[in-house]
Amino acid sequence: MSERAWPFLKMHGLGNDFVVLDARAHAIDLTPERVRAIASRGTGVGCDQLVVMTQATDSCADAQMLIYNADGSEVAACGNASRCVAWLLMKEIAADKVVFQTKAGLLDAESRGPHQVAVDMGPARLDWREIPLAEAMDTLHLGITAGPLSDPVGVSMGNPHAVFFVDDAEAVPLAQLGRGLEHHALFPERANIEVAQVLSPPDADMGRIRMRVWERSAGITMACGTGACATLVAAARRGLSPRKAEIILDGGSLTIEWLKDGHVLMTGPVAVAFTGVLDSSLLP
Ligand SMILES: N[C@@H](CCC[C@H](N)C(=O)O)C(=O)O
Repeated sequence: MSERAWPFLKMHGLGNDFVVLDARAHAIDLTPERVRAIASRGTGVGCDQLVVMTQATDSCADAQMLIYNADGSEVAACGNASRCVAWLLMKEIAADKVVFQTKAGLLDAESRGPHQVAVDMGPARLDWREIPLAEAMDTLHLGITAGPLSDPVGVSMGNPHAVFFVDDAEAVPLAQLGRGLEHHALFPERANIEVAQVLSPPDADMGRIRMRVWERSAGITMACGTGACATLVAAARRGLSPRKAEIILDGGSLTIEWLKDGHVLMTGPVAVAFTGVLDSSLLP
């Protein structure tokens, strides 16, 4: 017997989709099994990540966002969900700026149009311990190879990323290579894997980069906001791109800028797909 009906919002950022639950007024009892059941595209609502809004524990924040991958694991950062939650909060308090709390830190966000949001995703972290890697290494050149992929750049955006530069992103068999790279022994917390093809000259005013992603615990998704941030940072570090670029994902484009203070600004769209109420078998 259900004790409480849980309304949800189905949202997405460039096709990277989320079930969003608001647990600010009532605590939610989530287990990895329940997350998996809700995220299941066969028997649940279906999503790449489950996002839960809770009361912030930091008085500077309007709310807190908890993020769970479809396999039930909790993660600290999600760029596309950050825009969605920021948009919800801005609408709710009729403001064009909000601050919200994540496990990766406090994030500032502001409206850039009716369904466009910019989020300061915080600093890109570049030390091997912060990715984290299993051993000391220059994060500009990780010594790993898989099929046609080699020599990625390691970046943490609050979650771990390995960015491989390639001549043709479409030609990479990401579905075959993604899982092995995600679980590579160099990544004790596993990693999100990006393949990136730089389309613009390095001296362009603004770069253009085609990027595909294999997300940790979710597989290939239509877009990954933190992956887009990591890709721009990796490309700029390698001298392949200016510090601002359009990152073209399967689901559309994000504008990413690596600011002089080390923070990464992500701007892109937000969409509400539908609303519903969780079946009591999914969240008893
Ligand atoms: N879709 C995300 C990232 C979600 C978390 C990621 N799969 C991880 O495990 O780190 C985004 O838009 O950033």
